[in-house]
Amino acid sequence: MKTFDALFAELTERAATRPTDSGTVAALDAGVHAQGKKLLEEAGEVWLAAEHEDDDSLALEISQLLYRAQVIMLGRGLTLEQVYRHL
Ligand SMILES: N=c1c2ncn([C@@H]3O[C@H](COP(=O)(O)OP(=O)(O)OP(=O)(O)O)[C@@H](O)[C@H]3O)c2ncn1[C@@H]1O[C@H](COP(=O)(O)O)[C@@H](O)[C@H]1O
Repeated sequence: MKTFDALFAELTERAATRPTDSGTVAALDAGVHAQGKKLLEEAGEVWLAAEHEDDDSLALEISQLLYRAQVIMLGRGLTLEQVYRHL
């Protein structure tokens, strides 16, 4: 099962090697404004799923929110350690 750290390593590799079929590369190239809109969209979907949907649907939306947060981190060049030290 993929963890938050493993996904971050995978996305870091995508950003470095820039495969043409990578949605992450496209999201990074789209810039912080587009990345932020996606993050907010996913946050809203998490809220709605928490109110109205089943556990698996909620888990899916949360996974997408975590992915979008990682895209923002990568776009800014943040490391996991910079975030984790605030936990
Ligand atoms: N975990 C994710 C992930 N979560 C969400 N998403 C993206 O977010 C989309 C879902 O968001 P929405 O609900 O907004 O759906 P949508 O509006 O139809 O999507 P888009 O039009 O924005 O593509 C998915 O279609 C993906 O594009 C993700 N894209 C990639 N990953 C993982 O990231 C890794 C690298 O992916 P690539 O960069 O694409 O190779 C792989 O392991 C993937 O599993």
